Amino acid sequence: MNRANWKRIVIKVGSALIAPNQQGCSSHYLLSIAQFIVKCRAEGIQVVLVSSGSVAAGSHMFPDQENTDIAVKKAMAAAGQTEMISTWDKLFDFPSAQILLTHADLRDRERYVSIRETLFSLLDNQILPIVNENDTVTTDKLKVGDNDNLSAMVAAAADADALIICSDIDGLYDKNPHENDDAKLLSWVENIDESIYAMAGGAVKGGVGTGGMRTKIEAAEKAVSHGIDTFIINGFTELSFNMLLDGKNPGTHFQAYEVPMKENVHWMRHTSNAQGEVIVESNFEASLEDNSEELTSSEIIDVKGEFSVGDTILVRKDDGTKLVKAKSNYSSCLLNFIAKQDNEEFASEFEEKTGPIISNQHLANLEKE
Ligand SMILES: Nc1ncnc2c1ncn2[C@@H]1O[C@H](COP(=O)(O)OP(=O)(O)O)[C@@H](O)[C@H]1O
Ligand SMILES: N[C@@H](CCC(=O)OP(=O)(O)O)C(=O)O
Repeated sequence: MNRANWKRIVIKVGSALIAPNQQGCSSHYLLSIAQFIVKCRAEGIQVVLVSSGSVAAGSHMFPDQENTDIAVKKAMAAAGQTEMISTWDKLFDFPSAQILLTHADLRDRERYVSIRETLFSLLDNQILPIVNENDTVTTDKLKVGDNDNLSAMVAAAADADALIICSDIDGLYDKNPHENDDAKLLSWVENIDESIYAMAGGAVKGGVGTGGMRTKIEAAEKAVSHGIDTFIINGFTELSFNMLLDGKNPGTHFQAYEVPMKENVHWMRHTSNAQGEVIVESNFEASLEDNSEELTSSEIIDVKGEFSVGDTILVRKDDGTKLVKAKSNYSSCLLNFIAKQDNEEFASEFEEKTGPIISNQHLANLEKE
């Protein structure tokens, strides 16, 4: 690992570190993480913290522990967030700022740019941003759902050099070590493929974590393609942080792409959600191969879902093959109208005047990664 290049890092802290007794908030394990943050900042490295634990922190305030209704969990998150933030804040002698996000914020390009600007402004003023998902307002459609993926999206938004995921285990093992005594720790992952995902199991049943190793690998995949070196480390032990400070890898290191994706293409591929689909003839695939990436209405077979100008759409073939995610310059309504025109001359004149259906500056080729 090349720690000398770190200018900005994101540290993600899992619930088990905040609530080692499954509920409430303890500074016991947070102390060595806070010291690590202080030492990084003293070296001029900017730090963003993504902290889980609001649900676990708030759960003791709800005596009916049997009721784990989603509304009760949201209330636990709202109540626990204050306690969690104040526990962190007490560990630092510099100011911190709370940022609560949902996927709906991150997948909206304008809000995403605003999040980036806020992060940069806080960091430029030596304030520590502490990010969590805004669990109170999320629904299935709006949420990221786990803070591993959230931390990768934040690391991309912050243009971080490294993402450090602090968990309750030493890193990624070749199988779940809680179920297999012979599981072996992987210290280095160069390529994230299906064989890596196959190693991952879920979170401990009845524990406070969400997602287990699978969401950490998803996070690593998002981060490394943005050029962000990603580490899963054991946050229970101070040794992990001392090793990182010494430039050593204490857990699993996922190697960053040497040539990262362009920022807007990465956002399109890994953060934005397709609001609708456009089903196209196979010949559009050929234009992807020769990099012209021009989509004309005569190639459109069907338009699915409702989307507005500027929304992200998925372009796929009739057989289901996903080709590109792209920003649509047409609403679904207009695209439906133009694609159903029998008069091809009218359609092509219309497109000529109105401009291309998708912008190739805002396009992520799903085949070519
Ligand atoms: N292949 C694996 N290697 C390591 N841990 C694994 C693996 N598969 C499943 N796990 C589980 O993932 C857990 C960590 O994820 P999680 O409980 O979500 O923690 P966190 O709160 O840190 O996000 C581990 O404690 C372990 O039980
Ligand atoms: N937003 C939730 C955290 C969800 C989550 O991903 O938890 P974890 O797997 O412990 O990182 C909370 O604050 O409790």
